[in-house]
Order: sequence, then structure tokens, then C-alpha cells
Amino acid sequence: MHSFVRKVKQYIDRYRLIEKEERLLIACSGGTDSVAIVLAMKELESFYHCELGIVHTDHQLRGKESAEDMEFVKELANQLNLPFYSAALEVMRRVEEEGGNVQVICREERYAFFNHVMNTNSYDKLLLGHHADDQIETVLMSLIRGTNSSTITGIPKKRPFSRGQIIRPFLGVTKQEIEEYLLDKNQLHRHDPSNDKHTYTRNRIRHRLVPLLKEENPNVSDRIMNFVEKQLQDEEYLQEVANEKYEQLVTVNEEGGFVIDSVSFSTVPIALQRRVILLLLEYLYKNSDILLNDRMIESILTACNNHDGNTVLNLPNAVTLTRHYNHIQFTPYHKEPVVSQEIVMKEDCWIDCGAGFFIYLTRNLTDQITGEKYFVQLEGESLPLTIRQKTQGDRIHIKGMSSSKKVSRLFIDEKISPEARLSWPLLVTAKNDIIAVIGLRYGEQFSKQYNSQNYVMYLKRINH
Ligand SMILES: Nc1ncnc2c1ncn2[C@@H]1O[C@H](COP(=O)(O)OP(=O)(O)OP(=O)(O)O)[C@@H](O)[C@H]1O
Repeated sequence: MHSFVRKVKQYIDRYRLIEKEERLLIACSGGTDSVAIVLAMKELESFYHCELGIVHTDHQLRGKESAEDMEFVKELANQLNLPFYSAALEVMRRVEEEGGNVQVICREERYAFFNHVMNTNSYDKLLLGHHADDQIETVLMSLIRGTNSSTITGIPKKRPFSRGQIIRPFLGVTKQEIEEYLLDKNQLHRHDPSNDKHTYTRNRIRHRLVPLLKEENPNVSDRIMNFVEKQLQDEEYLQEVANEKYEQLVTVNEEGGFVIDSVSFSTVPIALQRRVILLLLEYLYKNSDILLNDRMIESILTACNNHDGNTVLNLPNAVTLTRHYNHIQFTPYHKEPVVSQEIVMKEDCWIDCGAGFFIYLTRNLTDQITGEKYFVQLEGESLPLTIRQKTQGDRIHIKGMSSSKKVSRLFIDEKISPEARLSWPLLVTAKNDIIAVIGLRYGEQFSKQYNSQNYVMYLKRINH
């Protein structure tokens, strides 16, 4: 057995990633990592008495090249005599119809197909090619950008998926080891598309930070793997205790509010307080796109532990936290979110539309008024315009896109914080068409050229 494969096997056995006689589906993009996983698993096939299959998706984003990737993986499956499943996914059509981030849609479509193949062909596990360097990058990204969870646990080596699990047997080996193994095997692979699509932050970490760390300590990936492993073990235990504490501390009253006794709460260590609050928030926001962040959790903890005076805290989606003596209550708001502010736009005056924007609507192009200039084509029945916050189901027809896009999706794609989303001003016509998410994206009614029939909208940003 090749020494590389022996190392992979040790990792698999240590964490019991594979049991004997399982049906294993390998997701192979054709890049270095997933081709190496195919070869390594082929070497381990007889040991685990497993049945292997290969799945590939073509996202049709790189024309001829991505069709060639598919052919390459198909050929590899043929050579190794393994079943091959593939799909050409219509990613761009979905992007045009719904808008949204291309990589996110690729991922959704890819995983939907993996799920389909697992179900229809009774596979137990899906194998992905993430390796130790991916893990270092992920851990560093979480440290640098912050994370809402209490611990840094990185990419999981196994997690539930479809009718079984996703497993990542390469998390114990580095990219360099993978490349050396493929060289030894004289195995070709395709260009690794993962390098092209990663965010700038990940690429900077990969190309600048990781080499420096490796220079300091060539075994840094082992150190990080150990660190992640211990964190995971601690986290598992703390989660178990936090679940028990949650049961003891949180009760539900008749109005559907969640109640905690602050005296009992304050006797609990902060590590458990934080996890209990996280469990509660995950429950309160389970069907929303609200992202829980550290700041929000810390302000809740401060409010819960502050014993002088009563406190009211307004949380996203109109959830309120009230502390009255020893009684802490989280009250979810069950109705549709209310429109907290509606302003009718009048011509020829500056209007404060909230969230740090002032706008001015006029018929005349003038140099007297400073600010970003926009030209808007408005029919009589569109007027008057109003400014309001987002309500459920709002959509905007963005200029240059063939179909409308959900405003909530736009906020996610533009990385607008959950709190800011609640107060972000939308410009709305009398027919309730959203024509602008102010300062962010503009509708098809906006044009580049001025003509005398157009309105001119000036925009000033304050505190931005
Ligand atoms: N087009 C594809 N067809 C089959 N498998 C793929 C494809 N793209 C990626 N994979 C699988 O996913 C693994 C991770 O790929 P990559 O790093 O490009 O994705 P990612 O976006 O970082 O991760 P994730 O898939 O978890 O979102 C690959 O090693 C491979 O196993």
C-alpha cells in the first residue's frame, strides 16, 4: 500500500469514517484532490469490501472546458470500472430567473444532484476531497472574520447528509502530499476550478498567510488539526450540558414567550449561558434569514446579567427581550413585520429616508445640488413615491436582469447585516412596485441618460 494511502487509512480508521461493506459515492470534480480520492479509495476498496461509485456535475460555466472535465472523470470511472453518474446543471438559467450568487446556486444544485444519486442508488456515504490546507484556511478565516458559534471547529470530517453522511477522508493530509501521490501514480488531473472561485480573503490566506505559518512550523497543519479536534470534543460535551441546562432554565408561557429566571441563569457559567442563549435564538429565528452574530449574543448576555433596573432590548424580526426584576422574557412577534416608517416623497426637498440616506427628487438637473445623481423615468400613475422598509415577499426588478429578485435575497448577497436589513429604505411607487433599494441597487426605471421628461434623484449618504 502506498504510504500516502496508509496515512489516509489511519485517519479513516481513527475516526471510523468508513465501515466495512458500505456503498461509497465519490464526488469527483476532476481536480487534484478528488482524483486522488478516487485512486486512494480504489486502493482501499478490497480492505473495506466497499462498493465505489463516482459522481460529477457540470455547472456549464466554463463552456467546452467544463464539458471536457466531465469527459475526463467519465473516462477515469471507465478505466477503474466504477459506476459513473453525471448531470449537466442549468445554473445560469436559475441565476437569470432568481438572481443570487452563482457559487451558492452551483453548490445548491450540486448537492441536490448528489442527494438524488445517493437516494436512487442506495449509497451510504458521499466522499469529498477537502484536505488539511482547506482546513487551515477555514480555521484562519473564522478567526479573522469572526464566527457566531462559540468554538472554531473548521470543516467537519463527517456530517449527516441525504440517506447517510458526507465524509472527508483527506482532512488529515496536505495538498502537497496529495500532489506527490498523484505524481507517483503518474495520474493526470484537470485544472482545479476551486482555486478560481474562492473569495479574495480565502485566496489571500492561502497564498500569503499559510506559507508564512508553514515556514514557522512545517507541521502547522497537524497542529491545527489537533486544535480543531480538541475543540470539537470539548464542544460536543458543552453542547450536551447546554441542552440539559436549556431544559432546566427555559420555560414557555401562555402567550408563547420564552421565560428564564435571571437568578438561576446567573449561577450558570458564562460558557453555558452563551450556549443556552444560542439554542434559544436558533429556535426563535429558525425560519428566517437572520444571521446570529457575536454582538447580538453579547448584548443579550449583558441584558440578562444586568441586575440593576429593568431592561428592554429590541431584537431582529420584532423579537423583544424584557427583563423585569428576576423575570427575563423573549417575546416573538407573530404577525407580519410592521412597516415602521412610511414617507411620501415630495418633489424639490431633501428627505431623510433613514439608515443614513437623504434623497432629493426634482424635475430639473441642477449643479446646485450635491450628491450622487440618478435619472428616473416615472409614469403619472407611479406617483407619489414612498419610502418604506422591506415587508415579506418584496421583489425588485433590477436593471439588466431578466426577472425580478427577492429583496431579502439581495440583502444576503450584498452582505447587509440582519439589523440593517430591517431599517433599509426602499423606494416604492404608488402601485407598490419597488424601484430602488436605496444606495444598493436600482430598478429598470433608472437610466444613465438625462432627458427632460425624467426625474432626477440626488442621494446623499451620511455616516457611510
Ligand atoms: N463539479 C463537481 N462534481 C463533483 N464533485 C465536486 C464538484 N465540485 C466540487 N466537488 C467535490 O467537492 C469537493 C470540494 O470542492 P471545492 O473546494 O471546489 O468546493 P467548496 O465550494 O470549497 O466546498 P463545498 O462543496 O463544501 O461547498 C471536491 O474535492 C469534490 O469532492
